[in-house]
Amino acid sequence: MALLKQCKQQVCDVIEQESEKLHALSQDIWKTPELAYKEHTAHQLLTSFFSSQAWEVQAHYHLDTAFRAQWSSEATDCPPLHVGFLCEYDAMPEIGHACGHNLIAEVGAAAALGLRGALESVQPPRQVQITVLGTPAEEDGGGKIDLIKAGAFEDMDVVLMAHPAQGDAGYIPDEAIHDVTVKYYGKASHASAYPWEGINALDAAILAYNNISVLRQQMKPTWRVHGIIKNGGVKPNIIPDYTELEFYLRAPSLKDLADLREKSYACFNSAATATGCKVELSSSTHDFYDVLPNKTLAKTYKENGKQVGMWFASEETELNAMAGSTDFGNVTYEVPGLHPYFYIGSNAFNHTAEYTEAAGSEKAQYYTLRTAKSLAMTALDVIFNPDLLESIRQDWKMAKEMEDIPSGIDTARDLNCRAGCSSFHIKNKTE
Ligand SMILES: NCCC[C@H](NC(=O)CCN)C(=O)O
Repeated sequence: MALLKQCKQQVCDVIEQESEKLHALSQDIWKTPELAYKEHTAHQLLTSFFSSQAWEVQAHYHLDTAFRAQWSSEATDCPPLHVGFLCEYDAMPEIGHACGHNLIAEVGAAAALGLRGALESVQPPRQVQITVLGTPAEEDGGGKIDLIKAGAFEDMDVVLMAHPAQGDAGYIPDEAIHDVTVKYYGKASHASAYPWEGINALDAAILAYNNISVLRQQMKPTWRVHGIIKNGGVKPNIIPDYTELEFYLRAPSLKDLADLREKSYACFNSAATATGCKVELSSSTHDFYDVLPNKTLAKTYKENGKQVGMWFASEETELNAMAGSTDFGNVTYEVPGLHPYFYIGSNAFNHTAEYTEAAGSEKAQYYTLRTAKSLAMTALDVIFNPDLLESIRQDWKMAKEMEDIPSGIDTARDLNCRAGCSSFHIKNKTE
């Protein structure tokens, strides 16, 4: 295992050598925040970066702003092992890179460079193919789901990425999500002279919002429903003939999400019945699945993370934390995957202007690069230890089987991880 140790050192050295270029890459992405499927500048920056590093790049890979960069070590008698690293790079409306996806892109790029550098310095035990996928539209749409449908993950053995947060964690149970747009159609009328001639679409919107609030008492603690009114009418003296809401429904499993969806749709539909409005429910984006856990991958990542100075809360704390949702969940149903969270040197919370600032700060660099080191070192463990890969595959099979157990029967996951989840925030020990 001296060779593995040497490779891990090489990962760290290569990432340090490339640190200035990597920092410039994430800075340039951060300075030009772009929304889902429109990340043209980030796409250009990343594809140029990989081309300049002598990777084989497919620039518009199934989607305009997706890409695939590939490198392979020399062939051996064994079948190759295929490792995927993912880069996200979409931003949020108005507040820029408030979820730090510029740093996700940097982690993916740094880990890929580090792993390649390490494998080039030795004769690896088997052929290794590294693929970096540029995956647009995580915040809205689900670019990874488009890429799954195009077969992008079909021959991968493991897929790795990491997401900025408030602390380091090997696995946090990201939830399945369904987004729904609710449109109410009423009838306009003079609000003072002939209100009885109108059908009030705003009343329907308010009832829908309140119906959901009433439902909340009967929701499981892990369920989340939150929404906004996108159109609430045009003038107080016109009975609103049209309103529009957008809601996100989230639950820790696909089964629960189906239950929540049925209950929520009843809330939206009954508001239409009560007011005499017509209602239209639609979903413009793919449902994101929950992120399947992989104990072996998470444990290996945490062991490597500790080597580069990370601190992790207990597994129980991690499992009881709450995060958001990600289209990486769908990836974990296709191939064993790891989606750890990482500290970026700030107490700010994701989706705030303060987090945008933190994601562009010099301070975030140290934490971002150590995350990349830990991901690449995890890939090395998989490459050098065939038993580890077998255990990763077993974990993956088991997690998928558990998902299929009908609701009503408590699965081990329900018993272990889901009760009383309350906090997104895993604190870093240094805070
Ligand atoms: N419509 C999808 C929303 C995804 C969004 N993702 C994040 O915040 C990234 C952290 N997992 C979310 O609201 O969860």
